[in-house]
Amino acid sequence: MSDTPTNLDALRERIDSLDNDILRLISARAECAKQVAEVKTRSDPDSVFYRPEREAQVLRRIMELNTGPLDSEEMARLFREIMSACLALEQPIKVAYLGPEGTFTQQAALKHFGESAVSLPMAAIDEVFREVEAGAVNYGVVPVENSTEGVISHTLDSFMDSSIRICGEVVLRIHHHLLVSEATLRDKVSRIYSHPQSFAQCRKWLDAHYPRAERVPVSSNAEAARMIKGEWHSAAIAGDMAANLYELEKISEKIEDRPDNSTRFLIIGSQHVPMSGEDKTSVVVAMRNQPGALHELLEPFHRHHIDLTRLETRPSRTGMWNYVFFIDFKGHVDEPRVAAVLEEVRLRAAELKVLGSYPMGVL
Ligand SMILES: O=C(O)C(=O)C[C@]1(C(=O)O)C=C[C@@H](O)C=C1
Repeated sequence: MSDTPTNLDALRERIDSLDNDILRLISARAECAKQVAEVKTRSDPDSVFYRPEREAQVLRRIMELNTGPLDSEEMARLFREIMSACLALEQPIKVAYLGPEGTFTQQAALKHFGESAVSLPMAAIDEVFREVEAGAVNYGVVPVENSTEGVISHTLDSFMDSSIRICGEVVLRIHHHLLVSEATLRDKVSRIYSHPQSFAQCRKWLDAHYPRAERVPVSSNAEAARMIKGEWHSAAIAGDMAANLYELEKISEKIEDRPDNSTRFLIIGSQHVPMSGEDKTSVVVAMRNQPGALHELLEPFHRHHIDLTRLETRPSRTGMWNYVFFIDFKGHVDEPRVAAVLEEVRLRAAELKVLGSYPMGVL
């Protein structure tokens, strides 16, 4: 087909007509969501509107049905936004995240809840926990582990003294860029700002390209991006959101040492999330300090063929030589075999706390 004006006009007419259909269908869907809200409120005035298990099922179904030409993740992202707008019609939700604005955690919050959620930056991980606990926001988003640098212990420790539950997870590919402002003299960069985790994730690249530049650790990548405004000899390592927010230019893109560098974030809240079909559970267990304790703890999981996805040890804050284990595994507490394992573990452990069962990250 040649790109003649007639063909272009005809195709655009077809696009207009398809857009009419899409518009009508999205509106009908939004009407439906409003009715869902009425049903929920009628059945329980304190009902929660956000349903992570249902959202995961909607997105998974779309990805399965999709036959292209858009790829399934792209299609799911579009539906993510439609659902986000539908939920905002039911009840606008507020989400606290580890700020400041422009951090990867904000990007994770947007990826999970879509653009219609109101997201509020907090200065520290404990503040995110506190805001959720106090009911000032509906949910919180905090980083929990990075594929290159490992666990974010502050987040794990925050669960120890909190009644907060995990309602979801989101995994984000982390791409770091070397950013400069309009004031920077590019061949005179002698100082680079970033978060310590980002320095660690780009160590080899920095050693090869800027071995002599001073590396200045700051509290977040977004803060690093803010710092270089007006400093002619400085650059920052940060992601796309910070680059856009502070209108910085990328002089080198994707400088992370490992191409699969990704961070897992948790969605924290107070609700029990029903099964979605593909779920994970997180627990924290304190074992008595005796030989073979770890084996005793893990043996029931092995016997019931439960797939562990993560095991993390943290010193307990109550005794000098006691440790607690954070365990993630596939399955949901409402499944009989998971309930059976947890019952066995409860008998063997000094303490067991279920942090939550939640849908495995879809996007
Ligand atoms: O199914 C529901 O419970 C809805 O509220 C509808 C809907 C959707 O748009 O599909 C919206 C928000 C919920 O988080 C889940 C799904």
